[in-house]
Amino acid sequence: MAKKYYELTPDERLAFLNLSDHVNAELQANQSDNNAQIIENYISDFRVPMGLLKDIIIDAHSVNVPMAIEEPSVIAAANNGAKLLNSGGGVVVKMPERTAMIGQILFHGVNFHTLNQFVKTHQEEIFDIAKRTKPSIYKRGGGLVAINIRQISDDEMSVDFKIDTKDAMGANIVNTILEAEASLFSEFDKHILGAILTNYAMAQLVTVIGNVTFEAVGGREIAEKIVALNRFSKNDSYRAVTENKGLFNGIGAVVLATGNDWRAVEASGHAYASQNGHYRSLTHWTIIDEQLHGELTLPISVGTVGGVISAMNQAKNVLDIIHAKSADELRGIILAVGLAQNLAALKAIADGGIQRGHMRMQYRALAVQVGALPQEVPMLVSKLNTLAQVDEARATEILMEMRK
Ligand SMILES: CC(C)(COP(=O)([O-])OP(=O)([O-])OC[C@H]1O[C@@H](n2cnc3c(N)ncnc32)[C@H](O)[C@@H]1OP(=O)([O-])[O-])[C@@H](O)C(=O)NCCC(=O)NCCSC(=O)C[C@@](C)(O)CC(=O)[O-]
Ligand SMILES: NC(=O)C1=CN([C@@H]2O[C@H](COP(=O)(O)OP(=O)(O)OC[C@H]3O[C@@H](n4cnc5c(N)ncnc54)[C@H](O)[C@@H]3O)[C@@H](O)[C@H]2O)C=CC1
Repeated sequence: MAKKYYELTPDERLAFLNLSDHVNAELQANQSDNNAQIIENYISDFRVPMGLLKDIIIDAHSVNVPMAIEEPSVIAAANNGAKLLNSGGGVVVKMPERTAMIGQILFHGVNFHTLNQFVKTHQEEIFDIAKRTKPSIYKRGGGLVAINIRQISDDEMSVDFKIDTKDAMGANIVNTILEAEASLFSEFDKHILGAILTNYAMAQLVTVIGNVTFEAVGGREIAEKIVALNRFSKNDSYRAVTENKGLFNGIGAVVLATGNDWRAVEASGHAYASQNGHYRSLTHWTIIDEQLHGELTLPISVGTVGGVISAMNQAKNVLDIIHAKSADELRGIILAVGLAQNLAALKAIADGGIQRGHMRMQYRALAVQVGALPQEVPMLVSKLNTLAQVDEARATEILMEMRK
């Protein structure tokens, strides 16, 4: 019997696609035996460039942070923002004493008081089941911390389990515990819709704070414009989405480089941005004591172990560079990069426009796109920098002139 597609080797899967020899060879050159084990129907690795945010001061320590991202100018901007924040003493991190993931057992067609009573009278069993299901997390000082019932509508309830997953992101840990807990609620069987973690990481709300002198951003006028731009994003969702996209340029790049689940981080962040029923920017910039003062609070669940982190050397190498000793430390670092990223973008917009800095960096990618060889890129970029209008056709034209 013919093998199913997922039973084939990566090379056999590629053969199905009838690719040109050149494309086939490139995909094969980017294969990794390790990564072939991690996802399904694996054909090749998709490489994303990784660069470094060199030195951001976080809680009085200088940290180097690798960032994996395809977009030019993001890493330059992160370095720029970090330099500005460092000039004010760096970023300070604040977080709850004990961070935790939340898991839900979802009920419908049930009375709040009946369910509440059940949970109250079964506390001991509930904690016992968690302990028996995941002893490894208890060994590390984690485990079930609290249970809470939320009434969602007249007949919809969520029993929320707050679980400390220590240095793991914890999705699997939480789901395993929840599914075991669900069996205790067997008398409500026909009312249970499912048992699953929530990615809304409200028990992992982390805040970062930084101050920047007026001088560092180019004067009081620019600082005031940064504050006004940020206030605009509190009132206008169109602008808020763009500002948050810029924030996630930094956050997403570190989350990806550390092998963490960026969909979880983004979903949680965007939900928090609309917690008052109106989507707004996540950072908050004000002027305090004659300085620009920035704050960012975000519910963020990431890990330094577990998931695929421990199975992917790329991620382990990045965590080695960052030197994060715990998932909590990593949370602070990721948010600090976000704050720096946001500051650089707002400063660029307030001070002459985003295109000046962004396009200078984008020209390198444009040069590659029009076929420039690595040794031709610097000259082509410097020629493009002198032009008022640049597009693909103009870049190609100049490259051809250079080659004459
Ligand atoms: C692009 C810059 C940094 C130029 O910045 P600049 O001030 O024109 O140039 P500079 O040469 O004076 O550089 C200032 C600092 O930037 C860093 N820097 C400068 N060049 C490099 C480089 N090659 N590699 C690494 N780091 C670099 C570096 O820290 C440097 O300090 P130095 O070390 O020289 O003392 C600035 O204009 C900037 O920060 N722009 C923001 C760019 C940005 O946010 N890009 C993301 C794409 S746009 C977007 O997606 C989101 C957005 C913007 O729409 C969000 C929003 O609307 O809020
Ligand atoms: N909705 C979502 O976000 C979902 C995400 N996932 C995926 O789940 C994965 C993450 O699940 P996890 O439970 O984190 O991974 P996991 O299943 O690998 O669990 C973590 C493991 O690490 C061990 N460990 C070693 N040292 C530890 C320490 N210091 N602290 C804590 N644990 C330690 C634990 O005992 C545990 O066995 C990610 O790949 C994520 O993408 C899975 C389901 C749903």
